[in-house]
Amino acid sequence: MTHLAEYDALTGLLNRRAFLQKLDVYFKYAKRYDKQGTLIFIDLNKFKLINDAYGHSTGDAYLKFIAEHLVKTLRATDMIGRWGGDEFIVFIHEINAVPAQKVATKLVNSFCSSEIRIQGHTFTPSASFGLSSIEKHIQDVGQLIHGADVAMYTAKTAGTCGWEEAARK
Ligand SMILES: Nc1nc2c(ncn2[C@@H]2O[C@H](COP(=O)(O)OP(=O)(O)OP(=O)(O)O)[C@@H](O)[C@H]2O)c(=O)[nH]1
Repeated sequence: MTHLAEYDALTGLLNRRAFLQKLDVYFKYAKRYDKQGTLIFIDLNKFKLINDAYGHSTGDAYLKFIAEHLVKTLRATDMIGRWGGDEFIVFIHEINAVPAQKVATKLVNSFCSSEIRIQGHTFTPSASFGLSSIEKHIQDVGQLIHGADVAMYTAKTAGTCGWEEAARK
């Protein structure tokens, strides 16, 4: 029962609700004990075209592949969730904005340079990444998520597979 309540049925990642609960606990801990952490918001680029061209089952398989890729590429200590639809969310403990950029670059490189085959079709995955780190001026989880979301949209307007980070103070 707990498993079903916490995990996304398609990808096996944490669902949005469970991710938010865990993030909220860690955020409070980080604020109290002056710890670091970075949130990464990920939105696939032009995913709708995959569904439209190859069908929902290929779209589902693609989403599963992305989830597995995130799990393989990141560390077991990182928190990975499906935000909904073609959006994913990652939280990395104990890093600030500068090393987080390296993680984002690693994700971008591993996503965008590979050709994958799903159900007989070849794809080059593409996604937009938005980063937001716990800093003094970030007072709650909502602000952290908002920063990552805005940064992700900035990345998306570039129209390529890439990352942007929230404004730092
Ligand atoms: N196969 C499948 N498709 C889904 C699922 N959840 C959402 N979608 C589809 O994901 C698509 C998301 O479309 P958009 O939000 O326009 O995203 P996009 O095509 O990546 O567009 P950009 O983000 O602007 O590049 C929609 O067609 C949804 O129907 C799912 O669980 N499985």
